[in-house]
Amino acid sequence: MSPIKDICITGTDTDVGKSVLSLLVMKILRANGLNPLYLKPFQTGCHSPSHPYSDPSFVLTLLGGGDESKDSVLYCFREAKAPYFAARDAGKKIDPAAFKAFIEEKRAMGRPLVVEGAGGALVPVTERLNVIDLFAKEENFVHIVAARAGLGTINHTLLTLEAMSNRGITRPFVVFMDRDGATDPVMIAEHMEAVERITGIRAVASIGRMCCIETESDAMAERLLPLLRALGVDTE
Ligand SMILES: Nc1ncnc2c1ncn2[C@@H]1O[C@H](COP(=O)(O)OP(=O)(O)OP(=O)(O)O)[C@@H](O)[C@H]1O
Ligand SMILES: C[C@H](N)[C@@H](CCCCCC(=O)O)NC(=O)O
Ligand SMILES: [Mg+2]
Repeated sequence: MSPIKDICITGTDTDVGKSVLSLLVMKILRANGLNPLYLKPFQTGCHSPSHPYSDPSFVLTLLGGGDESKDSVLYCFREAKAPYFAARDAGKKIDPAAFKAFIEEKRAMGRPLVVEGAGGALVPVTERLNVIDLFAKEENFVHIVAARAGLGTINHTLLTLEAMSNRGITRPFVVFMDRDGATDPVMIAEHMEAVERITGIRAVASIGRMCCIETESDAMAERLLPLLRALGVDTE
C-alpha cells in the first residue's frame, strides 16, 4: 500500500498542461520523500511509449532517473486522436478490463501512482466509455483537474467538474495552468472565485508559464505544497 492515495490527472481539454502538471506532482512527491510512479495508460500520437514526443518521455526525462516509459504505457497508438479512434485506425480495441488489471499490477508495487488521462475528461476510450468513466471506476484515487488559465476556462472547468460529479467524483482538486503566461492574475483569481462559488471546490494552485521547464520546474512544483497537505503528506 502506498502511504497516500493514487492520483488521476484529468484535463479540461488536450494540451492544457496535464503532462506538465504530472511532472510537477511527481517532483513535489519526490521532494517529500515519496517514490511515485507515472502512468500514461492511453498514449496516442506516437510510434512507441519511448518516442521523444510521448508524454512518458517528457515527464520521465525531466524527472531524471531510470527510463520507465515503456512500463508506464498500456496502449500506444500512432494517430494523434482520441484513444478510441486511434485504436480503431490501428484495427484494435481498448479493453477496460486490461486498464483495471494494469492499475492493479502497478498498485501492487506499493508506489503512489500518478495517472495521466488523454485529452479531456469526456474523450472516448471505447465505443461507450470515456477517460473519466474509466478513472471513476477505480477506487481510492484522488482526482486533479488541469484547467487552462485563460478566458473560456470557467465554462470548460465547470462542465468537466459536472461530468466528474455525475460519475461520483465529487471533490476533485483543480489546478489552473497558465501555459502561455498570458492571463492576468486577477482573471485567474476570478476563475477560482467562480468555480468555488458554483461548485464549492477551491482551486489548490495556479501554475505560471515556465520559460525553461528543465530549470524552473523544481521551484514551480513548490506551488503544489497546498495540494500535498490536502493529501495528508507530511511536508518539510
Ligand atoms: N506552465 C507551463 N509552462 C511552460 N510550458 C507549458 C506549461 N504548461 C504546459 N506547457 C506546454 O504546453 C504544451 C501542452 O502541455 P502538455 O503536453 O502538458 O498538455 P497535456 O494536457 O498533457 O496534453 P495531452 O492531452 O496531449 O496529454 C507542451 O508543449 C508543454 O510543454
Ligand atoms: C493527441 C493528443 N495529444 C491526445 C489525445 C487528444 C484527444 C482529444 C479528442 C477531442 O477532445 O476531440 N493524446 C494523448 O494524450 O495521448
Ligand atoms: Mg499529456
